[in-house]
Amino acid sequence: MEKIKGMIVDIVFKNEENGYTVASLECEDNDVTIVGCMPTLTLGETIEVEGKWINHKVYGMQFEVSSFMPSTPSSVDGIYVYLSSGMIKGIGPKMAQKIIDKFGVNSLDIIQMNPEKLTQIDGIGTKKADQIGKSFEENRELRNLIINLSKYGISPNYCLKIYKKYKNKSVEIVEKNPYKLAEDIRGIGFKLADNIASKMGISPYSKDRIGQGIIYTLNKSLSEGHTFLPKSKIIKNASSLLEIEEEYIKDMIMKLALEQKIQLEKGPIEDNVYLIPYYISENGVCKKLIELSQYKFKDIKIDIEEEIKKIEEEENIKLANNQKEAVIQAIKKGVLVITGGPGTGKTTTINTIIKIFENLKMDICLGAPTGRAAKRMSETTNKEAKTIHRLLEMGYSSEENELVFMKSDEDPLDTDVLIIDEVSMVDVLLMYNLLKAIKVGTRVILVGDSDQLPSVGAGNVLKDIIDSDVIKVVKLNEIFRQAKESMIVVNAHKINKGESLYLNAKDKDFYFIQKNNNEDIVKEILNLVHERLPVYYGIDNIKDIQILSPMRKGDTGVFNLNAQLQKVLNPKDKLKVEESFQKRIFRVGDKVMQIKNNYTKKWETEDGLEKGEGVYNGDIGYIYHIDKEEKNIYVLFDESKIISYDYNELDELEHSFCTTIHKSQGSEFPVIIIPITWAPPMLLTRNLLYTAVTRAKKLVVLVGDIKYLNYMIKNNRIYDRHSNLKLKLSRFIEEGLLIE
Ligand SMILES: Nc1ncnc2c1ncn2[C@@H]1O[C@H](COP(=O)(O)OP(=O)(O)OP(=O)(O)O)[C@@H](O)[C@H]1O
Repeated sequence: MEKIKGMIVDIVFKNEENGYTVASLECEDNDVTIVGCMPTLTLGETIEVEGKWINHKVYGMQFEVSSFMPSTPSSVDGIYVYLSSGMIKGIGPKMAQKIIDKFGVNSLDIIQMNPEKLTQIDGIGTKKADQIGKSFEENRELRNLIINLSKYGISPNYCLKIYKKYKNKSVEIVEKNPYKLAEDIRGIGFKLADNIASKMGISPYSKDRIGQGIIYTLNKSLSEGHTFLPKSKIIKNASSLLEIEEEYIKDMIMKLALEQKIQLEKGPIEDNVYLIPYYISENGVCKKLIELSQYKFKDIKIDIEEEIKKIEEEENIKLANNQKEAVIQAIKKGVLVITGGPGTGKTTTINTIIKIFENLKMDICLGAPTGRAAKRMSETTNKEAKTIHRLLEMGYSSEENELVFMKSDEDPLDTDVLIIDEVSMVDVLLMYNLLKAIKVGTRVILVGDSDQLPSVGAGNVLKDIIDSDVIKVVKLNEIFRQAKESMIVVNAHKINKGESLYLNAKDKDFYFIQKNNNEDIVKEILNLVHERLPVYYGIDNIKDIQILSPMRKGDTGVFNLNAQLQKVLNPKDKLKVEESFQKRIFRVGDKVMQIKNNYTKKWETEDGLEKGEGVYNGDIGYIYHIDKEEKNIYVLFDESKIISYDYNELDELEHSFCTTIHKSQGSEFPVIIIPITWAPPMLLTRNLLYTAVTRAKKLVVLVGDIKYLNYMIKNNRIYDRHSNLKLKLSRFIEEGLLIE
């Protein structure tokens, strides 16, 4: 092995995935081509490399690097190249020159040790100096991390994600338990984590590996909506994942249960295996619903019928019988579920209930699972509605930085009545946290449409409650005359009943355009969005039209449609700044969506007068400004809130000219366009179509092949979720434990 030292003067090639790099190293007497895995190389840095000379057939003599040790550049030239390379946030070529003019060879020491001194330079304030210092430090840590982890085959891209998650604890966490990566880092699945573990020398039969495989299998089943897995299923799944015999899995399940890492529960045929929080939540939801619903209220001294009549006169409506029934039960019962499809009068019923309780001088609190649903509830009730997270006063625990709710059994919500809308979106964990924070004696009214897609998270809460027959449910099933005018409402109900739809009626709001292949479907959608709909309806083609696709991949999937839609709706323009990131281009004016909840992300209005935090999964915004030097993308949400995303945070954003139907849950848009074509049968379902269609307020256009539309309407296969809430609730009846 030989060692050579020099400064990087050119990077000829770099593979971002595996870090393979070809670079030119300026040594004392001549320039040398070096090749090898050096993912962190930057122009201007001085490095010492160890390796051997090889004679390449085409490129001649090269130095093949087996290890390298970077040292920060020491000459003024080297420092300039390094600082101006764009590696450090806030420093571009001009600023690099200014820093060097001022601090010369000490520039990097100043940035590292005394960044506050940078304020002596024109154009650098305290905030910017601090940011440059931090960025330099992060850069250094990240480079060390990449060097440390590349030996396990972890690509620089993943190192960046790992660093973002664990910061300076990255190496420690990865080396202690590489399987954690599969849980925490997007894009790293169990297989990749397992590969890393094997490079670290962890045996296929090691206790850690088998345990992690089982936990991973359970975690994965949560994302499919299950709150548990039957034991035989988890044994089979984990054994095939780990490629080891089933006995090892069985033994480990027992061990994990004894260590209280998982919970076994006796089922009628076999044990069910839960992750602990889900076991606690499922039982907790059941117990608390029973307690709340069994509470005996003192008689309220009003004539309910009379009160309803008064409100009917004030509002000039006549409630249908089951709307009245809902109002009466809301007063009598501790828990009431009101369910019904679009246009069946849920909102009108909620408003009547609110009025009655207000007349009784009772406190009422309104909530919904997402920001958008809460906003809509505020608009339709004229009363403040909060997200469930805000109702529960969400915060972070100081040590673990984990989400915690301030409101709970020890400090419950202080209200007489709580009404929650869009309950179909509430998963078992959130429902448990919500119910925990409600004191017995509060009236709880849960409103939702059980035919919508179930919650993204685990459980089938609303449907299980309804099907259990334990909690009072009022189903609204009459479509009111006004709502019947809308083919969107009428067809939504037809979809639900599996009937053929009314299509293309003149001057109505529900159209189908037959196209026989994907290419034509895409062309038609682009044409509709770009030309026909804006001209005919006078609408804004980016803001008012939402394309919804059942899938992400394929010609008519979200990825391709977004790329095509960007070309027509927000094309390349000299006046619009843009930035490319691997396969994506972000451009000022693009419609984007936040794709995970980020409770701490700060926002402020343009004038800086209002500030706050939180941006949520499914929120749609528009790129407002891109700052290439600062490496930030600014997105405008809700027409006023501006949020800045560091380039490193862009995995939280996706283009959203087109989104998946799943992501559209709980939102409404004036115009919806849906491509209808072949997809795996599990995606072509009735409730997916129903959810998509009911997102539209003014117009639905379906583009595609009628045979797949009919297939979707008929495909009522609900992919069952393993959830025991219904069974657990029904047991209270079977065992005669309920008082009528
Ligand atoms: N009892 C009633 N008599 C006449 N019209 C009614 C009655 N109840 C509701 N409506 C009307 O029916 C339409 C739908 O009612 P509402 O908005 O309450 O239903 P919804 O179930 O909340 O609908 P969506 O889910 O689509 O928002 C409204 O125009 C409303 O004014």
